[in-house]
Amino acid sequence: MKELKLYIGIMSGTSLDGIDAVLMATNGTQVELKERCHHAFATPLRHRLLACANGEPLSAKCWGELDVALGQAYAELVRQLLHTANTPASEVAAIGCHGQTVWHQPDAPLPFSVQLGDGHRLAAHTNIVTINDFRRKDLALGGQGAPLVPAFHQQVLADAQRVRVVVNIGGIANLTLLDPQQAVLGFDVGPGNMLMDAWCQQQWGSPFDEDAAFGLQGQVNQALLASLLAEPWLAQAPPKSTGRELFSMGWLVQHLSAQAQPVNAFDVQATLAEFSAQAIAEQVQLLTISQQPLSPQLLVCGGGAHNPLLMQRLSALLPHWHVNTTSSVGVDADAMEALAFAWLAHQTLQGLPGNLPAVTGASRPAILGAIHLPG
Ligand SMILES: Nc1ncnc2c1ncn2[C@@H]1O[C@H](COP(=O)(O)OP(=O)(O)OP(=O)(O)O)[C@@H](O)[C@H]1O
Ligand SMILES: CC(=O)N[C@H]1[C@@H]2OC[C@@H](O2)[C@@H](O)[C@@H]1O[C@H](C)C(=O)O
Repeated sequence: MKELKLYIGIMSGTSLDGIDAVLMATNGTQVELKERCHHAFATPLRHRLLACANGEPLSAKCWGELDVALGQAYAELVRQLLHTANTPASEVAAIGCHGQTVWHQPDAPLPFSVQLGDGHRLAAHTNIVTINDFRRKDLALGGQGAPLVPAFHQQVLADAQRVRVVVNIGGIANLTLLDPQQAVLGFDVGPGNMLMDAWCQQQWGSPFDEDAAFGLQGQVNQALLASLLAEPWLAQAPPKSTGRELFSMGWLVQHLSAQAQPVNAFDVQATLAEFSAQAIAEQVQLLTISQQPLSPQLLVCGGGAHNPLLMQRLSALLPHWHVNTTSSVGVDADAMEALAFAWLAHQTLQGLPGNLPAVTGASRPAILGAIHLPG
């Protein structure tokens, strides 16, 4: 058995809610979560990131400042994590930092994906080898650069006796098919919480619909739901990935404006939850899966696992699947993505690939990321 080493994973995702960090031990095969912490973005930083991710014009000055502000916030959270875990930085082999996606256009004539958060600063301020910029090698090889977590899902959740689908419901939802009889599949499904969050913020000034308090007061509007589900991107075949560039508030407003009758705000909230649940369920039903001794499981992770309306609707829409969270099978649903980037850092330091070409569409497996040495 290879020795386990400590790694830190940092994730700040498309919800723009804040930063998740984990301390974990791994040898590539075994993964043990040691500590985790979360830092909510301060409102001004969140607003600047939202403006950037919504495509508002941004000066190079502002861009550079955001990069540094994020690098500082990541370094501060690493200090807090190590303090809580009572672990010196010298014991940590590396940090895997996703960074903050501010623009992702994998299908454009000049495809790119930008994650901000100064890796040099993170390495220098923590004194730990830091790996970031995980997506651009895959893009350079013709891939989407996303999703990257399916390889990690395979590592920690594949089961020889049953089919499992892991669904991460963050800002965007993505799924991974783990079927003992076939290669891993994975792709982005569409909005997870992103539109629900945006609507909730606009209507009630809350960053998200906590415990579906607003959505549960509304009724699904079938005409609006049909209009949302008709988005052509949803029916596109993988490899595919998406983000705020498509599923923006502007996109939602277009659909609302096209309705014959105005839709009440609570009903919009309920319809957006139903939209996310149906878009996921539809893709799960389209998967070709093998017969296994144990029945298939749908394992949810990401913040959407805390939304009771989403979880109820997924169970109802997928009656032949056992719907639960990844925490129920031993992988903390709130830590999954940060764990994945800690594991990806380990892959990179070992000279092992991090991407799955069958998922991202890249021409080959590749060692991902840019390595920043602290010295
Ligand atoms: N109690 C709750 N009730 C409803 N929704 C919740 C609850 N807790 C978290 N969420 C949702 O989860 C979101 C955060 O999810 P998560 O941290 O997985 O996103 P992310 O990492 O930014 O996304 P991505 O996977 O797209 O990168 C919040 O914005 C909110 O919409
Ligand atoms: C470009 C980008 O940041 N994409 C995120 C986003 O959030 C969920 C989904 O869209 C996924 O494709 C990806 O994140 C995870 C960590 C991934 O790469 O697997």
